[in-house]
Amino acid sequence: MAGLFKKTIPYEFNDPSLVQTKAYVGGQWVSAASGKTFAVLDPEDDQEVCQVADLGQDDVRAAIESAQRAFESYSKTPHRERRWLMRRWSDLPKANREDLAALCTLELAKPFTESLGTVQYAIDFLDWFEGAVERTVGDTIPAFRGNNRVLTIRQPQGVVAAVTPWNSPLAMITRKAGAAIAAGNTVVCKPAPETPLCALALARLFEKAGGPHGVFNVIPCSPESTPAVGQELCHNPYIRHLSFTGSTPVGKYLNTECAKNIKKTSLELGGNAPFIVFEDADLEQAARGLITSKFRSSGQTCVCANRVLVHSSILDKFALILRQCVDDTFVYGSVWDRKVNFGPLYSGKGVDKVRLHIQDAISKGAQVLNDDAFANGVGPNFIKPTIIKVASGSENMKFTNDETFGPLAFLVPFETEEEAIRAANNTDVGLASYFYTENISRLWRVAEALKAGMVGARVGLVSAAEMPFGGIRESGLGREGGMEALEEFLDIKSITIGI
Ligand SMILES: NC(=O)c1ccc[n+]([C@@H]2O[C@H](COP(=O)([O-])OP(=O)(O)OC[C@H]3O[C@@H](n4cnc5c(N)ncnc54)[C@H](O)[C@@H]3O)[C@@H](O)[C@H]2O)c1
Ligand SMILES: O=CCCC(=O)O
Repeated sequence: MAGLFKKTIPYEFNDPSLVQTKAYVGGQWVSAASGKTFAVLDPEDDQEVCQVADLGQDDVRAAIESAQRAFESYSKTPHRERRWLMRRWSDLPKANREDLAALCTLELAKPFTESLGTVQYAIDFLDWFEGAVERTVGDTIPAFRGNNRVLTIRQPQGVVAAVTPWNSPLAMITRKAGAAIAAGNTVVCKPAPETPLCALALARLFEKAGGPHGVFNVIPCSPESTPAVGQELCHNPYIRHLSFTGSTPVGKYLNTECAKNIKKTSLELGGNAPFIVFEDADLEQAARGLITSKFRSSGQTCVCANRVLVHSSILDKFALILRQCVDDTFVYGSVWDRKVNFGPLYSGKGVDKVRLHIQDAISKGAQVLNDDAFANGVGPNFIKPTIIKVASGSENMKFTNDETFGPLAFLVPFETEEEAIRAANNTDVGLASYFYTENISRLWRVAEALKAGMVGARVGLVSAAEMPFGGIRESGLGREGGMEALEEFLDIKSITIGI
Protein backbone atom coordinates (compact mmCIF):
# COMPACT_ATOMS: atom_id res chain seq x y z
CA MET A 1 0.00 0.00 0.00
CA ALA A 2 3.10 2.15 0.11
CA GLY A 3 2.13 4.27 -2.91
CA LEU A 4 -1.44 4.89 -1.74
CA PHE A 5 -1.12 5.57 1.96
CA LYS A 6 0.83 8.55 3.17
CA LYS A 7 1.47 6.93 6.53
CA THR A 8 2.65 3.51 7.63
CA ILE A 9 0.03 1.30 9.19
CA PRO A 10 0.58 -1.94 11.11
CA TYR A 11 -1.59 -4.00 8.78
CA GLU A 12 -0.98 -5.85 5.49
CA PHE A 13 -4.08 -6.08 3.25
CA ASN A 14 -4.91 -9.57 2.00
CA ASP A 15 -6.65 -8.03 -1.01
CA PRO A 16 -5.09 -4.62 -1.73
CA SER A 17 -7.76 -3.98 -4.39
CA LEU A 18 -10.19 -3.22 -1.56
CA VAL A 19 -8.33 0.03 -1.01
CA GLN A 20 -9.83 2.38 -3.61
CA THR A 21 -9.51 6.14 -3.75
CA LYS A 22 -11.50 6.88 -6.93
CA ALA A 23 -15.27 7.04 -7.20
CA TYR A 24 -17.21 4.01 -8.45
CA VAL A 25 -19.66 5.16 -11.15
CA GLY A 26 -21.36 3.04 -13.79
CA GLY A 27 -19.05 0.12 -13.01
CA GLN A 28 -15.90 2.25 -13.56
CA TRP A 29 -13.36 3.73 -11.12
CA VAL A 30 -13.27 7.43 -11.95
CA SER A 31 -11.60 10.64 -10.78
CA ALA A 32 -13.47 13.92 -10.38
CA ALA A 33 -13.70 15.78 -13.69
CA SER A 34 -12.00 18.69 -11.92
CA GLY A 35 -9.16 16.40 -10.84
CA LYS A 36 -9.80 17.51 -7.24
CA THR A 37 -9.11 15.22 -4.29
CA PHE A 38 -9.52 15.54 -0.52
CA ALA A 39 -7.65 14.16 2.47
CA VAL A 40 -8.79 11.29 4.66
CA LEU A 41 -7.35 11.52 8.17
CA ASP A 42 -6.56 8.88 10.79
CA PRO A 43 -8.26 10.11 13.99
CA GLU A 44 -5.81 8.17 16.13
CA ASP A 45 -3.08 10.72 15.34
CA ASP A 46 -4.80 13.19 12.96
CA GLN A 47 -2.30 12.33 10.21
CA GLU A 48 -3.31 12.14 6.56
CA VAL A 49 -3.97 8.61 5.29
CA CYS A 50 -4.56 9.29 1.59
CA GLN A 51 -6.32 11.49 -0.95
CA VAL A 52 -9.73 10.50 -2.36
CA ALA A 53 -11.59 11.76 -5.45
CA ASP A 54 -13.64 14.86 -4.63
CA LEU A 55 -16.69 14.68 -6.89
CA GLY A 56 -18.56 17.80 -7.89
CA GLN A 57 -22.13 18.43 -8.96
CA ASP A 58 -21.53 17.55 -12.65
CA ASP A 59 -19.84 14.26 -11.71
CA VAL A 60 -22.77 13.40 -9.51
CA ARG A 61 -25.27 14.23 -12.22
CA ALA A 62 -23.43 11.79 -14.49
CA ALA A 63 -23.53 9.14 -11.75
CA ILE A 64 -27.28 9.60 -11.32
CA GLU A 65 -27.82 9.31 -15.09
CA SER A 66 -25.78 6.12 -15.13
CA ALA A 67 -27.86 4.75 -12.25
CA GLN A 68 -31.04 5.64 -14.12
CA ARG A 69 -29.86 3.74 -17.23
CA ALA A 70 -29.04 0.75 -15.04
CA PHE A 71 -32.46 0.96 -13.40
CA GLU A 72 -34.22 0.43 -16.73
CA SER A 73 -32.89 -3.12 -16.95
CA TYR A 74 -32.04 -4.00 -13.34
CA SER A 75 -35.56 -3.24 -12.08
CA LYS A 76 -36.87 -5.95 -14.42
CA THR A 77 -34.54 -8.71 -13.20
CA PRO A 78 -36.30 -11.68 -11.64
CA HIS A 79 -36.32 -11.77 -7.85
CA ARG A 80 -34.27 -14.96 -7.85
CA GLU A 81 -31.50 -13.30 -9.86
CA ARG A 82 -31.43 -10.36 -7.45
CA ARG A 83 -31.33 -12.78 -4.58
CA TRP A 84 -28.20 -14.48 -5.94
CA LEU A 85 -26.55 -11.11 -6.49
CA MET A 86 -27.20 -10.27 -2.84
CA ARG A 87 -25.80 -13.64 -1.82
CA ARG A 88 -22.59 -13.12 -3.80
CA TRP A 89 -22.23 -9.57 -2.42
CA SER A 90 -22.79 -10.75 1.12
CA ASP A 91 -20.31 -13.64 0.85
CA LEU A 92 -17.43 -11.36 -0.10
CA PRO A 93 -17.29 -9.27 3.12
CA LYS A 94 -17.30 -12.59 4.98
CA ALA A 95 -14.17 -13.61 3.06
CA ASN A 96 -12.60 -10.17 3.60
CA ARG A 97 -13.55 -9.38 7.19
CA GLU A 98 -10.10 -8.38 8.33
CA ASP A 99 -9.43 -6.04 5.39
CA LEU A 100 -12.77 -4.27 5.89
CA ALA A 101 -12.14 -4.01 9.62
CA ALA A 102 -8.69 -2.55 8.89
CA LEU A 103 -10.22 0.20 6.75
CA CYS A 104 -12.73 1.00 9.48
CA THR A 105 -9.93 1.12 12.04
CA LEU A 106 -7.84 3.30 9.77
CA GLU A 107 -10.34 6.02 8.94
CA LEU A 108 -12.42 5.96 12.13
CA ALA A 109 -9.82 4.86 14.71
CA LYS A 110 -12.21 2.16 15.84
CA PRO A 111 -10.36 -0.57 17.75
CA PHE A 112 -9.69 -3.46 15.38
CA THR A 113 -11.72 -5.96 17.41
CA GLU A 114 -14.70 -3.59 17.52
CA SER A 115 -14.32 -3.01 13.77
CA LEU A 116 -14.67 -6.76 13.20
CA GLY A 117 -18.01 -6.55 15.03
CA THR A 118 -19.20 -3.75 12.77
CA VAL A 119 -18.19 -5.77 9.70
CA GLN A 120 -20.49 -8.54 10.94
CA TYR A 121 -23.27 -6.01 11.53
CA ALA A 122 -22.84 -4.79 7.92
CA ILE A 123 -22.94 -8.38 6.62
CA ASP A 124 -26.11 -9.07 8.62
CA PHE A 125 -27.98 -6.51 6.53
CA LEU A 126 -26.89 -8.04 3.23
CA ASP A 127 -27.85 -11.48 4.53
CA TRP A 128 -31.18 -10.25 5.80
CA PHE A 129 -32.15 -8.51 2.56
CA GLU A 130 -31.00 -11.49 0.53
CA GLY A 131 -33.48 -13.59 2.47
CA ALA A 132 -36.18 -10.96 2.19
CA VAL A 133 -36.04 -10.35 -1.60
CA GLU A 134 -38.47 -13.09 -2.48
CA ARG A 135 -40.97 -12.12 0.19
CA THR A 136 -41.93 -8.81 -1.43
CA VAL A 137 -45.30 -10.12 -2.52
CA GLY A 138 -48.60 -8.42 -3.28
CA ASP A 139 -52.19 -9.00 -2.13
CA THR A 140 -55.51 -9.82 -3.71
CA ILE A 141 -58.41 -7.84 -2.24
CA PRO A 142 -62.10 -8.81 -2.52
CA ALA A 143 -63.91 -6.01 -4.39
CA PHE A 144 -66.62 -4.13 -2.47
CA ARG A 145 -69.03 -4.17 -5.37
CA GLY A 146 -69.26 -5.14 -9.05
CA ASN A 147 -67.33 -7.99 -10.52
CA ASN A 148 -63.87 -6.47 -10.36
CA ARG A 149 -60.72 -8.16 -9.11
CA VAL A 150 -58.33 -5.95 -7.13
CA LEU A 151 -54.72 -6.79 -6.50
CA THR A 152 -51.51 -5.04 -5.52
CA ILE A 153 -47.97 -5.38 -6.77
CA ARG A 154 -44.82 -3.86 -5.29
CA GLN A 155 -42.42 -2.17 -7.68
CA PRO A 156 -38.96 -0.61 -7.28
CA GLN A 157 -38.93 3.18 -7.23
CA GLY A 158 -35.92 4.24 -9.30
CA VAL A 159 -32.59 5.77 -8.36
CA VAL A 160 -32.09 6.03 -4.61
CA ALA A 161 -29.68 8.58 -3.11
CA ALA A 162 -28.08 7.19 0.05
CA VAL A 163 -26.34 9.78 2.24
CA THR A 164 -24.50 8.19 5.14
CA PRO A 165 -22.58 9.25 8.29
CA TRP A 166 -19.04 8.50 9.46
CA ASN A 167 -19.93 6.73 12.70
CA SER A 168 -20.90 3.38 11.17
CA PRO A 169 -19.24 3.51 7.76
CA LEU A 170 -20.08 -0.03 6.60
CA ALA A 171 -23.43 -0.97 8.15
CA MET A 172 -25.17 2.35 7.43
CA ILE A 173 -24.43 1.68 3.75
CA THR A 174 -25.43 -1.99 3.63
CA ARG A 175 -28.57 -1.10 5.62
CA LYS A 176 -29.66 1.34 2.88
CA ALA A 177 -28.07 -0.02 -0.31
CA GLY A 178 -28.78 -3.64 0.67
CA ALA A 179 -32.50 -2.95 1.02
CA ALA A 180 -32.75 -0.65 -2.01
CA ILE A 181 -30.87 -2.99 -4.37
CA ALA A 182 -32.64 -6.10 -3.10
CA ALA A 183 -35.91 -4.30 -3.88
CA GLY A 184 -34.79 -3.65 -7.48
CA ASN A 185 -33.61 -0.03 -7.25
CA THR A 186 -30.25 1.43 -8.16
CA VAL A 187 -28.21 3.48 -5.67
CA VAL A 188 -25.97 6.53 -5.67
CA CYS A 189 -24.26 6.56 -2.29
CA LYS A 190 -22.59 9.65 -0.85
CA PRO A 191 -20.50 8.55 2.14
CA ALA A 192 -19.31 10.90 4.87
CA PRO A 193 -16.08 12.69 3.91
CA GLU A 194 -14.41 11.24 7.01
CA THR A 195 -14.96 7.62 5.93
CA PRO A 196 -15.03 7.13 2.14
CA LEU A 197 -12.63 4.16 2.13
CA CYS A 198 -15.13 1.75 3.72
CA ALA A 199 -17.80 2.78 1.19
CA LEU A 200 -15.43 2.32 -1.74
CA ALA A 201 -14.40 -1.11 -0.45
CA LEU A 202 -18.08 -2.13 -0.42
CA ALA A 203 -18.27 -0.93 -4.04
CA ARG A 204 -15.21 -3.00 -4.94
CA LEU A 205 -16.90 -6.07 -3.39
CA PHE A 206 -20.06 -5.31 -5.35
CA GLU A 207 -17.94 -5.21 -8.50
CA LYS A 208 -16.25 -8.50 -7.56
CA ALA A 209 -19.69 -10.01 -6.94
CA GLY A 210 -20.57 -9.29 -10.58
CA GLY A 211 -22.96 -6.46 -9.67
CA PRO A 212 -24.41 -4.94 -12.87
CA HIS A 213 -22.79 -1.65 -13.87
CA GLY A 214 -24.55 1.41 -12.51
CA VAL A 215 -26.59 -0.44 -9.88
CA PHE A 216 -24.38 0.63 -6.96
CA ASN A 217 -22.39 3.85 -7.28
CA VAL A 218 -20.23 5.52 -4.64
CA ILE A 219 -19.52 9.25 -4.99
CA PRO A 220 -17.10 10.54 -2.34
CA CYS A 221 -16.88 14.28 -1.91
CA SER A 222 -15.24 16.76 0.45
CA PRO A 223 -17.14 18.89 2.98
CA GLU A 224 -16.65 21.85 0.59
CA SER A 225 -18.26 20.01 -2.34
CA THR A 226 -21.07 18.52 -0.21
CA PRO A 227 -23.66 21.36 -0.42
CA ALA A 228 -23.68 21.37 -4.26
CA VAL A 229 -23.74 17.58 -4.36
CA GLY A 230 -26.61 17.62 -1.88
CA GLN A 231 -28.53 20.03 -4.13
CA GLU A 232 -28.10 17.65 -7.08
CA LEU A 233 -29.29 14.68 -5.01
CA CYS A 234 -32.36 16.61 -3.84
CA HIS A 235 -33.34 18.11 -7.19
CA ASN A 236 -32.24 15.70 -9.93
CA PRO A 237 -35.49 14.32 -11.41
CA TYR A 238 -34.13 10.77 -11.64
CA ILE A 239 -33.68 10.54 -7.86
CA ARG A 240 -36.95 9.10 -6.58
CA HIS A 241 -36.00 8.57 -2.96
CA LEU A 242 -33.39 10.15 -0.71
CA SER A 243 -32.40 8.01 2.24
CA PHE A 244 -30.37 9.92 4.81
CA THR A 245 -28.65 8.97 8.04
CA GLY A 246 -27.03 11.74 10.03
CA SER A 247 -27.78 14.73 12.20
CA THR A 248 -31.27 16.17 12.65
CA PRO A 249 -30.41 19.66 11.27
CA VAL A 250 -29.00 18.24 8.01
CA GLY A 251 -31.93 15.79 7.79
CA LYS A 252 -34.41 18.66 8.12
CA TYR A 253 -32.64 20.61 5.40
CA LEU A 254 -32.55 17.69 2.94
CA ASN A 255 -36.16 16.85 3.70
CA THR A 256 -37.22 20.43 2.96
CA GLU A 257 -35.30 20.45 -0.31
CA CYS A 258 -36.74 17.09 -1.39
CA ALA A 259 -40.26 18.24 -0.52
CA LYS A 260 -40.02 20.88 -3.25
CA ASN A 261 -40.26 18.08 -5.82
CA ILE A 262 -42.28 15.63 -3.67
CA LYS A 263 -39.37 13.20 -3.44
CA LYS A 264 -39.73 10.44 -0.94
CA THR A 265 -37.31 10.65 1.99
CA SER A 266 -36.27 8.23 4.70
CA LEU A 267 -34.54 9.89 7.62
CA GLU A 268 -32.50 8.24 10.37
CA LEU A 269 -31.52 11.17 12.56
CA GLY A 270 -30.11 12.02 15.94
CA GLY A 271 -31.17 10.58 19.28
CA ASN A 272 -31.00 11.52 22.96
CA ALA A 273 -31.63 8.14 24.51
CA PRO A 274 -32.75 7.86 28.12
CA PHE A 275 -31.52 4.86 30.11
CA ILE A 276 -33.61 4.29 33.24
CA VAL A 277 -32.47 2.15 36.16
CA PHE A 278 -35.39 1.42 38.48
CA GLU A 279 -34.90 0.57 42.15
CA ASP A 280 -35.92 -3.05 41.48
CA ALA A 281 -33.35 -3.58 38.70
CA ASP A 282 -30.56 -6.14 38.74
CA LEU A 283 -27.81 -3.52 39.12
CA GLU A 284 -24.97 -5.66 37.76
CA GLN A 285 -27.01 -6.45 34.66
CA ALA A 286 -28.01 -2.80 34.27
CA ALA A 287 -24.38 -1.69 34.56
CA ARG A 288 -23.32 -4.15 31.86
CA GLY A 289 -26.19 -2.97 29.66
CA LEU A 290 -25.15 0.63 30.18
CA ILE A 291 -21.55 -0.18 29.26
CA THR A 292 -22.84 -1.51 25.93
CA SER A 293 -25.37 1.22 25.29
CA LYS A 294 -23.28 4.18 26.45
CA PHE A 295 -19.71 3.28 25.55
CA ARG A 296 -20.06 1.28 22.31
CA SER A 297 -18.10 3.10 19.57
CA SER A 298 -16.78 5.39 22.33
CA GLY A 299 -20.29 6.78 22.76
CA GLN A 300 -20.64 7.75 19.10
CA THR A 301 -23.83 6.02 17.99
CA CYS A 302 -27.25 7.54 17.52
CA VAL A 303 -28.67 4.95 19.94
CA CYS A 304 -26.11 5.49 22.72
CA ALA A 305 -27.62 6.27 26.14
CA ASN A 306 -27.36 10.02 26.66
CA ARG A 307 -29.22 10.56 29.95
CA VAL A 308 -28.95 7.89 32.63
CA LEU A 309 -31.88 8.22 35.04
CA VAL A 310 -31.28 6.26 38.25
CA HIS A 311 -33.65 5.86 41.20
CA SER A 312 -32.23 8.03 44.01
CA SER A 313 -32.21 5.12 46.51
CA ILE A 314 -29.70 3.15 44.44
CA LEU A 315 -27.75 5.84 42.63
CA ASP A 316 -24.56 5.70 44.71
CA LYS A 317 -24.52 1.89 44.74
CA PHE A 318 -25.13 1.76 40.98
CA ALA A 319 -22.37 4.32 40.35
CA LEU A 320 -19.89 2.14 42.27
CA ILE A 321 -20.86 -0.98 40.30
CA LEU A 322 -20.69 0.92 37.03
CA ARG A 323 -17.27 2.31 37.85
CA GLN A 324 -15.99 -1.18 38.64
CA CYS A 325 -17.52 -2.49 35.43
CA VAL A 326 -15.76 0.23 33.39
CA ASP A 327 -12.44 -0.59 35.06
CA ASP A 328 -12.92 -4.33 34.41
CA THR A 329 -14.11 -3.94 30.81
CA PHE A 330 -11.93 -1.49 28.94
CA VAL A 331 -8.42 -1.86 27.64
CA TYR A 332 -6.80 1.24 26.13
CA GLY A 333 -3.91 1.56 23.70
CA SER A 334 -3.25 1.41 19.97
CA VAL A 335 -6.46 0.68 18.02
CA TRP A 336 -4.51 -1.95 16.06
CA ASP A 337 -3.84 -3.96 19.22
CA ARG A 338 -6.51 -6.69 19.30
CA LYS A 339 -6.78 -6.53 23.09
CA VAL A 340 -7.80 -2.87 22.96
CA ASN A 341 -11.58 -2.34 23.02
CA PHE A 342 -12.04 1.39 23.46
CA GLY A 343 -10.80 3.99 20.98
CA PRO A 344 -10.62 7.74 20.35
CA LEU A 345 -13.35 9.96 18.97
CA TYR A 346 -13.63 10.55 15.23
CA SER A 347 -12.14 14.05 15.32
CA GLY A 348 -11.28 17.12 17.33
CA LYS A 349 -14.83 18.37 16.62
CA GLY A 350 -16.19 15.46 18.64
CA VAL A 351 -13.71 16.14 21.45
CA ASP A 352 -14.73 19.81 21.59
CA LYS A 353 -18.39 18.88 22.06
CA VAL A 354 -17.60 16.41 24.83
CA ARG A 355 -15.39 18.99 26.54
CA LEU A 356 -18.22 21.53 26.34
CA HIS A 357 -20.74 19.12 27.88
CA ILE A 358 -18.49 18.05 30.74
CA GLN A 359 -17.34 21.58 31.59
CA ASP A 360 -20.90 22.88 31.46
CA ALA A 361 -22.11 20.15 33.83
CA ILE A 362 -19.21 20.64 36.28
CA SER A 363 -19.73 24.41 36.33
CA LYS A 364 -23.36 23.73 37.35
CA GLY A 365 -22.48 21.39 40.21
CA ALA A 366 -22.00 17.93 38.63
CA GLN A 367 -19.28 15.68 40.00
CA VAL A 368 -16.92 13.40 38.01
CA LEU A 369 -16.76 10.01 39.76
CA ASN A 370 -13.81 8.39 38.01
CA ASP A 371 -10.52 9.42 36.37
CA ASP A 372 -9.87 12.62 34.50
CA ALA A 373 -11.51 12.07 31.13
CA PHE A 374 -8.77 13.87 29.21
CA ALA A 375 -5.65 12.55 31.01
CA ASN A 376 -4.66 9.80 28.66
CA GLY A 377 -1.60 9.82 26.41
CA VAL A 378 -3.44 7.73 23.78
CA GLY A 379 -3.61 10.42 21.10
CA PRO A 380 -5.24 13.80 20.46
CA ASN A 381 -8.86 12.62 20.24
CA PHE A 382 -8.97 10.11 23.07
CA ILE A 383 -11.39 10.54 26.00
CA LYS A 384 -11.85 7.90 28.69
CA PRO A 385 -15.26 6.50 29.68
CA THR A 386 -16.36 8.99 32.32
CA ILE A 387 -19.10 8.75 34.95
CA ILE A 388 -20.63 11.99 36.18
CA LYS A 389 -23.12 12.38 39.02
CA VAL A 390 -25.67 15.14 38.55
CA ALA A 391 -27.35 15.59 41.93
CA SER A 392 -29.66 18.35 40.71
CA GLY A 393 -30.19 20.91 37.96
CA SER A 394 -29.76 18.51 35.03
CA GLU A 395 -32.58 20.25 33.15
CA ASN A 396 -30.29 23.25 32.61
CA MET A 397 -27.28 21.27 31.47
CA LYS A 398 -26.31 20.96 27.80
CA PHE A 399 -26.30 17.15 27.70
CA THR A 400 -30.00 17.04 28.60
CA ASN A 401 -31.10 18.55 25.31
CA ASP A 402 -28.28 17.56 22.95
CA GLU A 403 -26.66 14.18 22.30
CA THR A 404 -23.10 14.29 23.64
CA PHE A 405 -21.85 11.72 21.09
CA GLY A 406 -19.01 10.79 23.37
CA PRO A 407 -18.18 8.61 26.39
CA LEU A 408 -19.82 10.61 29.20
CA ALA A 409 -22.37 8.83 31.42
CA PHE A 410 -24.41 11.46 33.25
CA LEU A 411 -26.26 9.83 36.20
CA VAL A 412 -29.38 11.76 37.19
CA PRO A 413 -31.59 10.80 40.18
CA PHE A 414 -35.38 10.39 40.09
CA GLU A 415 -37.97 9.51 42.74
CA THR A 416 -40.98 7.95 40.98
CA GLU A 417 -41.77 5.97 37.84
CA GLU A 418 -43.93 8.83 36.55
CA GLU A 419 -41.10 11.30 37.03
CA ALA A 420 -38.65 9.01 35.20
CA ILE A 421 -40.99 8.58 32.23
CA ARG A 422 -41.72 12.29 32.10
CA ALA A 423 -38.00 13.09 32.09
CA ALA A 424 -37.24 10.37 29.54
CA ASN A 425 -39.87 11.69 27.14
CA ASN A 426 -38.99 15.34 27.66
CA THR A 427 -37.11 15.76 24.38
CA ASP A 428 -37.88 16.62 20.76
CA VAL A 429 -36.38 13.37 19.50
CA GLY A 430 -37.30 9.72 20.05
CA LEU A 431 -34.92 7.12 18.67
CA ALA A 432 -33.91 4.56 21.34
CA SER A 433 -34.84 4.25 25.04
CA TYR A 434 -33.63 1.71 27.58
CA PHE A 435 -34.70 0.66 31.04
CA TYR A 436 -33.98 -2.00 33.64
CA THR A 437 -36.53 -3.47 36.02
CA GLU A 438 -37.31 -6.93 37.40
CA ASN A 439 -41.03 -6.17 37.62
CA ILE A 440 -43.02 -7.56 34.66
CA SER A 441 -45.96 -5.15 35.06
CA ARG A 442 -43.62 -2.21 35.14
CA LEU A 443 -41.79 -3.64 32.12
CA TRP A 444 -44.93 -3.53 29.97
CA ARG A 445 -46.08 -0.19 31.38
CA VAL A 446 -42.79 1.60 30.78
CA ALA A 447 -42.14 0.01 27.37
CA GLU A 448 -45.51 1.33 26.20
CA ALA A 449 -45.07 4.76 27.80
CA LEU A 450 -41.65 5.60 26.37
CA LYS A 451 -41.85 7.84 23.31
CA ALA A 452 -39.24 6.25 21.06
CA GLY A 453 -39.02 4.15 17.94
CA MET A 454 -37.03 1.47 19.75
CA VAL A 455 -37.10 0.31 23.36
CA GLY A 456 -34.53 -1.89 25.05
CA ALA A 457 -36.10 -3.49 28.12
CA ARG A 458 -33.31 -5.17 30.13
CA VAL A 459 -30.89 -4.94 27.17
CA GLY A 460 -28.35 -2.30 26.21
CA LEU A 461 -28.27 -3.10 22.50
CA VAL A 462 -31.29 -2.93 20.22
CA SER A 463 -29.60 -2.74 16.81
CA ALA A 464 -30.15 -5.79 14.60
CA ALA A 465 -30.73 -6.37 10.89
CA GLU A 466 -34.00 -8.25 11.37
CA MET A 467 -35.59 -5.44 13.39
CA PRO A 468 -37.25 -2.27 12.11
CA PHE A 469 -34.77 0.42 13.13
CA GLY A 470 -35.82 4.05 13.31
CA GLY A 471 -37.18 6.91 15.33
CA ILE A 472 -40.23 9.05 15.95
CA ARG A 473 -40.54 12.82 16.35
CA GLU A 474 -37.33 14.60 15.22
CA SER A 475 -35.40 11.31 15.12
CA GLY A 476 -36.69 10.60 11.67
CA LEU A 477 -39.10 9.07 9.22
CA GLY A 478 -39.34 5.48 8.08
CA ARG A 479 -37.61 2.29 9.15
CA GLU A 480 -34.45 0.49 8.11
CA GLY A 481 -33.91 -3.19 8.76
CA GLY A 482 -36.64 -5.80 9.03
CA MET A 483 -39.22 -6.37 6.31
CA GLU A 484 -40.26 -2.73 6.78
CA ALA A 485 -37.00 -1.65 5.12
CA LEU A 486 -37.91 -3.25 1.82
CA GLU A 487 -41.33 -1.61 1.98
CA GLU A 488 -39.58 1.78 2.16
CA PHE A 489 -37.97 1.13 -1.22
CA LEU A 490 -41.02 -0.27 -3.01
CA ASP A 491 -44.06 1.52 -4.42
CA ILE A 492 -47.38 -0.25 -4.03
CA LYS A 493 -49.48 -0.26 -7.16
CA SER A 494 -53.09 -1.40 -7.05
CA ILE A 495 -54.52 -2.96 -10.20
CA THR A 496 -58.27 -3.26 -10.66
CA ILE A 497 -59.35 -5.78 -13.29
CA GLY A 498 -62.82 -5.84 -14.72
CA ILE A 499 -63.97 -9.39 -15.29
N1 LIG B 1 -30.76 7.35 13.32
C1 LIG B 1 -29.73 6.69 12.85
O1 LIG B 1 -29.84 5.56 12.37
C2 LIG B 1 -28.36 7.30 12.89
C3 LIG B 1 -27.26 6.49 12.61
C4 LIG B 1 -25.98 7.07 12.64
C5 LIG B 1 -25.84 8.42 12.95
N2 LIG B 1 -26.92 9.17 13.22
C6 LIG B 1 -26.77 10.58 13.58
O2 LIG B 1 -25.80 11.18 12.74
C7 LIG B 1 -25.12 12.22 13.43
C8 LIG B 1 -23.64 12.04 13.31
O3 LIG B 1 -23.28 11.88 11.98
P1 LIG B 1 -22.64 13.07 11.12
O4 LIG B 1 -21.89 14.01 11.99
O5 LIG B 1 -21.93 12.45 9.98
O6 LIG B 1 -23.96 13.81 10.61
P2 LIG B 1 -24.09 14.91 9.48
O7 LIG B 1 -25.54 15.21 9.40
O8 LIG B 1 -23.17 16.03 9.68
O9 LIG B 1 -23.61 14.18 8.15
C9 LIG B 1 -24.23 13.02 7.66
C10 LIG B 1 -24.04 12.94 6.17
O10 LIG B 1 -24.70 14.05 5.57
C11 LIG B 1 -23.81 14.70 4.69
N3 LIG B 1 -24.22 16.09 4.54
C12 LIG B 1 -24.01 17.13 5.38
N4 LIG B 1 -24.52 18.26 4.84
C13 LIG B 1 -25.09 17.91 3.64
C14 LIG B 1 -25.76 18.61 2.61
N5 LIG B 1 -25.97 19.92 2.69
N6 LIG B 1 -26.16 17.92 1.53
C15 LIG B 1 -25.95 16.59 1.42
N7 LIG B 1 -25.30 15.88 2.35
C16 LIG B 1 -24.89 16.52 3.46
C17 LIG B 1 -22.46 14.50 5.33
O11 LIG B 1 -21.42 14.74 4.40
C18 LIG B 1 -22.57 13.04 5.72
O12 LIG B 1 -22.38 12.21 4.62
C19 LIG B 1 -25.60 12.12 14.85
O13 LIG B 1 -26.58 13.10 15.08
C20 LIG B 1 -26.21 10.72 14.94
O14 LIG B 1 -27.17 10.59 15.95
C21 LIG B 1 -28.18 8.65 13.18
O1 LIG C 1 -25.43 5.37 14.98
C1 LIG C 1 -26.35 4.61 14.80
C2 LIG C 1 -26.23 3.37 14.03
C3 LIG C 1 -25.62 2.28 14.82
C4 LIG C 1 -26.62 1.19 15.02
O2 LIG C 1 -27.33 0.82 14.07
O3 LIG C 1 -26.66 0.70 16.14
